[in-house]
Amino acid sequence: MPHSTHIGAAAAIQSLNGWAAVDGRDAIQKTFLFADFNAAFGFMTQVALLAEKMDHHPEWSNVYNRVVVLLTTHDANGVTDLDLRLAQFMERVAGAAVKN
Ligand SMILES: C[C@H](O)[C@H](O)[C@H]1CNC2=NC(N)=NC(=O)C2=N1
Repeated sequence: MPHSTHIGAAAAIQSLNGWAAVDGRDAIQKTFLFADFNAAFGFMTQVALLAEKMDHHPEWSNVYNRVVVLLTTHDANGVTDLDLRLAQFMERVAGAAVKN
């Protein structure tokens, strides 16, 4: 298990853009909307490479141009610095591709 520091959903949300709390779980979620499937899957591919390097993986799903992401650290039962780092990377990668 990678070392992580617990932050909590509320604090993480404050330092991010467009992320929301999740009912009944210390987790954060966001829906990314892209121009098309190609852009959505390109985003997922870039994030997947970092996630694997970090050994820290999102819970996510994709339908066409939409990617729904939930971040939490299973080993810590809550939101940690690892989730914050992954969320910040997602923001950077999604960039101007996000429509909403
Ligand atoms: C054994 C391996 O390090 C763990 O299972 C990793 C893999 N990816 C993970 N991803 C997330 N989001 N939380 C974890 O606790 C986690 N643990």
